[in-house]
Amino acid sequence: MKILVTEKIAKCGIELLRKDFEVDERTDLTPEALLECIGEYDALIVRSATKVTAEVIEKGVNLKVIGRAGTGVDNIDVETATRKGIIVVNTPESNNISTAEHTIALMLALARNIPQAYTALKSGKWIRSKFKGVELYNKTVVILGLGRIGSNVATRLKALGMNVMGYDPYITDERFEKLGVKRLNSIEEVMRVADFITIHLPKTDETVGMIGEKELAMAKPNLRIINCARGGLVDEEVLYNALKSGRIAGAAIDVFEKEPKEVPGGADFSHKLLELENVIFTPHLGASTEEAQENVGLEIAKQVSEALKGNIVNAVNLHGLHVRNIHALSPFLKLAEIMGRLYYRAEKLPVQKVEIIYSGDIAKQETKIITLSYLSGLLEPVIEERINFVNVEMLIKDRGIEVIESIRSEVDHYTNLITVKVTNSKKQVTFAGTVFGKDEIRIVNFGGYEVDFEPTPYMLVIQNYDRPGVIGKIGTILGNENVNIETMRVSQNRKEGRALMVLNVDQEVSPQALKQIEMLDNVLRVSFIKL
Ligand SMILES: NC(=O)C1=CN([C@@H]2O[C@H](COP(=O)(O)OP(=O)(O)OC[C@H]3O[C@@H](n4cnc5c(N)ncnc54)[C@H](O)[C@@H]3O)[C@@H](O)[C@H]2O)C=CC1
Ligand SMILES: O=C(O)C(=O)COP(=O)(O)O
Repeated sequence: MKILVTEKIAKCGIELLRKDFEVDERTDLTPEALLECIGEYDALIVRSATKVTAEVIEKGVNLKVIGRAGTGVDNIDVETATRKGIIVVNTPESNNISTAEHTIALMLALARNIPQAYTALKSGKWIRSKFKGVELYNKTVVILGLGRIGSNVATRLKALGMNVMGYDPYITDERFEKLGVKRLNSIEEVMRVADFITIHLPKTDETVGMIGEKELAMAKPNLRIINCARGGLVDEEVLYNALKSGRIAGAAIDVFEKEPKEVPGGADFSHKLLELENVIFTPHLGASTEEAQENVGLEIAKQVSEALKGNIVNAVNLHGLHVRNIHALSPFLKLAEIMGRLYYRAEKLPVQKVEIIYSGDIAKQETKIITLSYLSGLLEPVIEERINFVNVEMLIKDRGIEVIESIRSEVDHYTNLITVKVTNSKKQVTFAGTVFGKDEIRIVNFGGYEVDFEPTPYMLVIQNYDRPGVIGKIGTILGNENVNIETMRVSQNRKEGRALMVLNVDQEVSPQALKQIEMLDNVLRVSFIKL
């Protein structure tokens, strides 16, 4: 398998990938060149400068994984990747300390005019009066977004004696208390109290332009803003005007709305904000430390490698899947997938609702992934595109299928049992399965009949009136076709006088033979199941 790396990542990461894969490092690719070559690759690794657009993903016909060597995935069209079943992985734990430290560095540099003073001195001018700064001590700083980086910034700013407050509606009061940060409940409140604001939000529809004209109009004149998160979270035009007119005191900016990709000798860059004396800048250096890049490079290599090998990783688009012991679950994943495939092999009507009930030991495990496995199996016979844990929920939703998952701790005969009730426009069809011992998979209910069979690659499921002679005639038809019956189980429904036969056979059964069986007296339905 082939991996394309379009931005510089640590050597240790590249070396790890090369153990199992072919790796092309092509940091010079233009967007057009990327579109031309992406079709050859199974995985793509980027940092923040490569735009992984819907077009790149469409052309990436072999892509299975997109690795973001870093945190923010706003340069990747995650929705399109998800629809295509492409796993998106990132390394959010690996560069947060570096970014928090860069934030502190920028905040101190801004407060003390260090870059401006340095530039003056470098040009031969000894100026002190112009560069009088302010202390951080006792000032109120508001952290927007108390996630990984925001909370690391909080502990560091407390050590500097600042009055630390935070705005993050998605974080619990307990977390605020633990960090010793005072909770603010609205952006208006933030603007009224802050001497400093430091931004650590993801770039989403909700956060873009979070600080705009209305907000800056409420700010104290001594406000200084630090943005080490993403360009555009503070409206750049509004910020420019507020800084130029002296409405606020200063800004330190590591990130811009439009950033170029570095080229040898440096990429050309110009921006209105660069004209102002009360703004300091770095070219997106938050994660650029030796340590962070080692961590990020190695971590992304591990994640991409695992994902390419088909193992579950903590991906951006594997929503809520945090599977601790995937190996213990693997027989259940297989069972669920097979149970999923049974429905459309036995029934024709489209599914409207799926109810999955986990009972016994399995109910104590992380069942969400088992449900996804079931749903992948369910859609597999009716969808041509790739289905996997990444896109199955989206595909199920597109088809309007309702999914209900429930858990029961009590069990009757089995230590663990997965029961699925599938509803279509006419009826509800039940299937159930279990795992004996370590990995012996059994289907124990098929369409309401209590059975006990091991799913094998070729199976014949026949529903008939429970009369003598039927089994013999079926045996003869299969014998004439040279089909060997490996095992046969019969389950009777005495009340209705019907029976269900499951035959594990050694090969495919021809449509003609299936027709002959169907035509036999007392045979109600025949399904050939190929797993
Ligand atoms: N400058 C650089 O080189 C780097 C920048 N970053 C950027 O830093 C930012 C933060 O990264 P992390 O701390 O890892 O993210 P995170 O996901 O751990 O934290 C983000 C926090 O923002 C909060 N949040 C989300 N929407 C919000 C809203 N509308 N209002 C208030 N709070 C909201 C979330 O609840 C969360 O606690 C990201 O934009 C990331 O891309 C990350 C690494 C390096
Ligand atoms: O990890 C992030 O979100 C960053 O912004 C770091 O970007 P970079 O990998 O240095 O281009």
